[in-house]
Amino acid sequence: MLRVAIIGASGYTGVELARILCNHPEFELTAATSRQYAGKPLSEVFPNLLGKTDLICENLSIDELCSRADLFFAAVPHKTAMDLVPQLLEQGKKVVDLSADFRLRNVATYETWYQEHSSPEFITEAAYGLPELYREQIQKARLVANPGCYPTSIILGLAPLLQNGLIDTSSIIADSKSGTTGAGRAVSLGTLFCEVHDGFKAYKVGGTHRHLPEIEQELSALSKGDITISFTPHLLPIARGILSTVYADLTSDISENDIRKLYRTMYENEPFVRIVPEGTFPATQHVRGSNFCDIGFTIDERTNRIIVISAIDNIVKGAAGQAVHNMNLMCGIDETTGLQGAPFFP
Ligand SMILES: NC(=O)C1=CN([C@@H]2O[C@H](COP(=O)(O)OP(=O)(O)OC[C@H]3O[C@@H](n4cnc5c(N)ncnc54)[C@H](OP(=O)(O)O)[C@@H]3O)[C@@H](O)[C@H]2O)C=CC1
Ligand SMILES: CC(=O)N[C@@H](CCC(=O)OP(=O)(O)O)C(=O)O
Repeated sequence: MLRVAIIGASGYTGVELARILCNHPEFELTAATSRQYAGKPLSEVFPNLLGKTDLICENLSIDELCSRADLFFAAVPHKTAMDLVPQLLEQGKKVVDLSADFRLRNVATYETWYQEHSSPEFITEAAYGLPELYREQIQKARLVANPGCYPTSIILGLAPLLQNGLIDTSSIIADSKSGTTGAGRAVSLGTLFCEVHDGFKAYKVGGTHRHLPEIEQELSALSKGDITISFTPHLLPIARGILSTVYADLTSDISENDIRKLYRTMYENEPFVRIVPEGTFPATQHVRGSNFCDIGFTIDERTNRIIVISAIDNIVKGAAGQAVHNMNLMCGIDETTGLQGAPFFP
């Protein structure tokens, strides 16, 4: 059994990692850290785990933890992970970092959008953890930078169009909506029930969201040219789920059927991408609790624009599920292990 630890187990991605790992036949969860709940059973912090784990939350002590785990999930906020991850790598451990700290290949770009990087020397070796695009790099990596939730939904939705040069890359508009777990479990005014319930709002409007450079980095790599997009995130009064609606001008008169064939070809061997049937469109309630990214699209003949819709569960395919997928790949086991469950509906 491979021994794994979660750093930041008291957050939303941490508890989702614990839930998946409790049912994983190849990994044993041996440690879970939380400063605020140190000394408390994890199943007391999260009663959904009652009877599934005996682990007690503990304070973070890297040296001590390294004697009890071979692999680490860093599920802590960005700007925090960059100080922890190098210490784990230096002790010969493998790491999947769920934060944004090692996702941007250009250090200056990271420092523009986040802050000064304390361990930029590790950025170049990090594999971007989107298995559909970087499977081989992930298999060889000791550090995987797990993608952001919005980027996962947008990049997978656009990849076949960009790889085949079918859209005007200056025309992309991504309009995304996220459930509130996307903001994490720490108490904040903006995610209080009365601030979110029974309403719907945009935030970080006008090209100011920190996921923009990450999305543009990956879209540019796919199209082999610099891409700038418009991206507006919205906050939905639901717990889990992201729905992205992406618009782009078509540059050829290719038929919808032929585009569908390209999507099917690109994703036919991908266990976690589902192209929904013609005439139907993805919904957050159809991927909830699963590692699927559902994708649907249509051509708006009036404007010659393609409209792509993708849906994920932000804490599974957008975070913990994708992290376990990456860990499976890094460890050379069947990549779907522990992640085969169907979405829960309703
Ligand atoms: N929520 C989501 O949908 C997604 C989140 N992510 C990323 O995953 C990471 C975790 O997110 P999420 O679970 O939502 O965040 P939460 O705020 O819910 O949890 C953060 C966790 O980190 C711990 N933590 C915070 N600061 C420190 C610190 N200085 N040292 C050690 N532990 C610390 C907290 O525990 P305690 O305070 O008890 O120590 C808690 O367990 C973030 O980087 C986030 O950006 C990525 C994709 C999607
Ligand atoms: C609803 C909400 O607040 N979402 C978060 C994104 C969460 C996420 O995936 O981002 P990182 O992994 O890059 O932290 C936000 O807009 O900042």
